[in-house]
Amino acid sequence: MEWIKDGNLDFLRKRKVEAREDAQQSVAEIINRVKSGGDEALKAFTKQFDGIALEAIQVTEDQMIAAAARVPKPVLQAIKQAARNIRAFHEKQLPQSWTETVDQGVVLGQKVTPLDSVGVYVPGGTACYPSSVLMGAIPALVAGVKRVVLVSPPQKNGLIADGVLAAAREIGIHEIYQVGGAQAIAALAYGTESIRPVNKIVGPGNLYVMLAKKYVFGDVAIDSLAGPSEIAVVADDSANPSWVAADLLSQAEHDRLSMPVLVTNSEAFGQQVEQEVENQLKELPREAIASESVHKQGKIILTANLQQAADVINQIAPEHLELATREPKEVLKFVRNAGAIFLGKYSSEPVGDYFAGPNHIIPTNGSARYASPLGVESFIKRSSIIEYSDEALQANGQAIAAFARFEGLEGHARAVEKRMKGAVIHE
Ligand SMILES: NC(=O)c1ccc[n+]([C@@H]2O[C@H](COP(=O)([O-])OP(=O)(O)OC[C@H]3O[C@@H](n4cnc5c(N)ncnc54)[C@H](O)[C@@H]3O)[C@@H](O)[C@H]2O)c1
Ligand SMILES: N[C@H](CO)Cc1c[nH]c[nH+]1
Ligand SMILES: [Zn+2]
Repeated sequence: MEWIKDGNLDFLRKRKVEAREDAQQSVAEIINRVKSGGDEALKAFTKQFDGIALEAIQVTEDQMIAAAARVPKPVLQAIKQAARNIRAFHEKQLPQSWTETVDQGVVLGQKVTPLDSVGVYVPGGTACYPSSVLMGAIPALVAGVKRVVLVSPPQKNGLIADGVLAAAREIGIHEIYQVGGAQAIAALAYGTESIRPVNKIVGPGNLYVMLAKKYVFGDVAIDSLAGPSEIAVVADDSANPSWVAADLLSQAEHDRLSMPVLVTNSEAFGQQVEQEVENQLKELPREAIASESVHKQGKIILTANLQQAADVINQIAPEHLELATREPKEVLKFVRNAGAIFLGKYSSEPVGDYFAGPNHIIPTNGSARYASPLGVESFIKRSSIIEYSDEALQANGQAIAAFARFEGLEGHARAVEKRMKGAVIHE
């Protein structure tokens, strides 16, 4: 891991997605080819990137039932429990429609409506993510979205991973297409012969998926830029170096582009963690991926104190932040930019990835400065309600007309004045 002792955070500029020009170019080409070539292009890219010659793009009900039957019982139980926790957490987020009489004859409010259709991307390039099925689709279902579509790349056996199909079945999702990468995002945005377009695309993925979502944004809505996973741990010398190293590796193993960062006020502690990371790396089945992440993106940032550590965190705006210090809540007071914050030494990051209830689809690449984890609000829109009585219009019409005329919009002024009784004042 690279040590930073002088507070220089230049590495943050280099990791920006804009710096990945080659990937941006191939994503643009893929999207445009799917736009013009439809299903044939989808099949060609699935052959090229996933090595699978697809016969059918949509997964059948029989395939789902067979897949669920192959998933071990304890895993199905874990999926069910996680689904309950995730639903319970997200039900608390559901915004309500409301109207209120705010003045005599003036009723204002907002009407909350779920989106008509959404596409959930479930990653599946180098690992399988049943947990992302739950995290992507449950908030949409809680919001009341009628059409929830899933896309995910096929695995080596030619079908989407069993666990992904089992999780989908568990929560009642039945429209599933076995395509991944930028080509799947293009299909959801623009449609093909097999896939009808959706209003919004959500879900995490690798660099190609993230760039594809960015590319189609505007033609379709997206949630956030939830790309290669990141973790930052703020720890003092009260933390357990072996546990901290394991948590850093938990995110490093997602992707070669994942970023594990330790921010500490103790150089000796940092050295212990660094050593532990190297030791534990050798034991990881996904060593090759994790090792590239650790050695290319991994950082140990030394700060004078924990308040300064929080300042560093606010600049990184990590997807996940663990506060493994004596008084985590004291550090929390200074944290403003982080997607999900784990407090105390037992709140290991994977608790949130799978189980606790809050969403694991979280902005990365610094976008936690302005974006939030996926939630029920990601799947609803608000319409404003305005109702003026005759009396309210008579009382306020003159002010509205004066405002409109000041903007040079005579038509607006007249629309209001037509309804007004008595003298109309033109200036
Ligand atoms: N931020 C979050 O909330 C969050 C949550 C879960 C997972 N993740 C991230 O999701 C990602 C999963 O990645 P993955 O690769 O396993 O699965 P993935 O499904 O995201 O990507 C696989 C697809 O990438 C495309 N691809 C691969 N190489 C390509 C190339 N050279 N050119 C064009 N397209 C190419 C292929 O179409 C392939 O099907 C990881 O980065 C992980 O960290 C993020
Ligand atoms: N850590 C990922 C989000 O960056 C989510 C995940 C799913 N499965 C395991 N981890
Ligand atoms: Zn994870």
